[in-house]
Amino acid sequence: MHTPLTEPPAEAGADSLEDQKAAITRLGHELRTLVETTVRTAASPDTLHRVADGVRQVTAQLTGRRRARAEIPEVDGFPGGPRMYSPVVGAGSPLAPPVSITPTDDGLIGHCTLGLAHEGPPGYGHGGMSAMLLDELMGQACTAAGTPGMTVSLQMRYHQPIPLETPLRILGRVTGTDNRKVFVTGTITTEADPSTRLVSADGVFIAPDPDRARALFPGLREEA
Ligand SMILES: CCCCCCCC/C=C\CCCCCCCC(=O)SCCNC(=O)CCNC(=O)[C@H](O)C(C)(C)COP(=O)(O)OP(=O)(O)OC[C@H]1O[C@@H](n2cnc3c(N)ncnc32)[C@H](O)[C@@H]1OP(=O)(O)O
Repeated sequence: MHTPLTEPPAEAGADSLEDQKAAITRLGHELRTLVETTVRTAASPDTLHRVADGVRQVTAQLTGRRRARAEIPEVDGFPGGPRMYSPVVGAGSPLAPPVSITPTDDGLIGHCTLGLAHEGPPGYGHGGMSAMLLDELMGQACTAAGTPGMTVSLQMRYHQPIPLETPLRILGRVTGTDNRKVFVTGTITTEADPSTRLVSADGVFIAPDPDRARALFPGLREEA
């Protein structure tokens, strides 16, 4: 896009932030394809060694400044917005399915499909992945309800295994609050059969008090 020289810097910044997010998303997609292909391939040791050399060369191209541990990158919407590098929803994360989330009448709904990279028992999702999916949806449901909090308890119930390569639906809903405590439930079903719970969870989330939040997240922007 052609940007006139007279355009205010803030808008130019917004443009480049969108460019940055688009590039991060594209690389994330390619990396997820690499990860899934890697865990499925039956390639020979020679091929695997050659690919490992190639990946090492690719990694070496990601030079420049590295972010510090607690730094919140400009592309990151923490605490209320999209998290580019979240291992659950991050479009830029090679670890994320990634889950796409939209609001419902009384909570949030997430959609994703797990691949062989997320396998626990052969053909089914890892139980820790289910916990991760629910923790995220339930945590984001707290934020969406206006009471952002951190998980202090997550009670998981595994009713049936989660099939891989099958569109899934994840629900998160706040059921009550008590001072800084937020009570939340969540379920995972398939898209095809949303009335059969495969996994369900009850959680307690706690909003850290403001001093604690500043100490935990020193990179938190003033307006958050
Ligand atoms: C303005 C910015 C705010 C930002 C905060 C929002 C962050 C949202 C993040 C991201 C977006 C959403 C996406 C993320 C989704 C994934 C969420 C995660 O994975 S979070 C990582 C895993 N969780 C931890 O690492 C927590 C570790 N725990 C702690 O750091 C502390 O426990 C903390 C700060 C959460 C609370 O500490 P205290 O000292 O403020 O709270 P005390 O005083 O101990 O407890 C308050 C009340 O809660 C009860 N409580 C404590 N633990 C409980 C438990 N396990 N079950 C039930 N109640 C419990 C206590 O009995 C107390 O109750 P009584 O007020 O006395 O009635």
